[in-house]
Amino acid sequence: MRLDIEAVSVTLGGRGVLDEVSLSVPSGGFTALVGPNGSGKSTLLRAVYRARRPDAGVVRIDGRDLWAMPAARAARDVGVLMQEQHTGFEFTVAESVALGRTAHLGMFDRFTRADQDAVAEALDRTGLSAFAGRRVGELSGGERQRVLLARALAGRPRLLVLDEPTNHLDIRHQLDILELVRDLGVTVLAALHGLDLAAAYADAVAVLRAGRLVAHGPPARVLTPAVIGEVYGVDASVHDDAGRIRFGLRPRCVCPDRRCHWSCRQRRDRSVADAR
Ligand SMILES: Nc1ncnc2c1ncn2[C@@H]1O[C@H](COP(=O)(O)OP(=O)(O)OP(=O)(O)O)[C@@H](O)[C@H]1O
Repeated sequence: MRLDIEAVSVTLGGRGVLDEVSLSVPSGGFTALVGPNGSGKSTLLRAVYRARRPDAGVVRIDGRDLWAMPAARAARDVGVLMQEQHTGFEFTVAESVALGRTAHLGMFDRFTRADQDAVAEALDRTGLSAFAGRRVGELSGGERQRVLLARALAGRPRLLVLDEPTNHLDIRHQLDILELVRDLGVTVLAALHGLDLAAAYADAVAVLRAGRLVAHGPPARVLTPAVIGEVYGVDASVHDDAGRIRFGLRPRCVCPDRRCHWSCRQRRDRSVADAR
């Protein structure tokens, strides 16, 4: 399923948060959305999973205006893992994941064999089959994050929208989740903070800064020292480690007149040099 975001603008609390952002993800593509805190990543994702209608612009899936179609129709096609989403502490894992089938059920429909199969498959893919009968409230933060992903997968979406899917996960599970998502073959738009994860798993990276798209393209072309330095205010170096992109990052000194703040790395480096 192809996603086209066309000149989307959003104003929140009287302030422009997204400014004419245009971005396409081809069918089966995996685009990572990166950018500093507050740059508008979650707001853009909300426009795609129909939580916040854009003030201007259009979001299309396979050419159709997402906000013009019935909500249930959109929910069947678009799976979502949001930040700080409720898992339903009192539910069992299987019950919580089964909520991902809601968009497929009519008001009086019963849960069918096909629904059960979709839930079982989602539990299996996320390594949660053995947890099916446990209460969500008893799980760790990382396990709950996997429940949310399983719920999104249970709907068998054609487009997956993920807001920080690796939150709370240890490094092993971060890799597992992104590998799983990449191998699903569905279209993915995921906000990620880890540039190394974005470079390793996405086939395109979109960089937001203060609500504007400032770079978009293959990771190696977009995640350059110049772009990272400019967008995050850090000194960045980029290394090719046997085909994997690795980043060296350190805060850039932006203190006025070299009167550095106590936490500034350059100040510490200078005092070490002075002491020699
Ligand atoms: N309901 C709201 N009212 C006013 N401002 C809002 C509202 N929601 C978000 N914002 C502001 O919009 C900006 C973008 O927020 P958003 O959550 O999209 O950023 P983000 O890039 O996802 O950030 P983070 O990396 O910290 O999750 C922020 O400055 C935020 O304070």
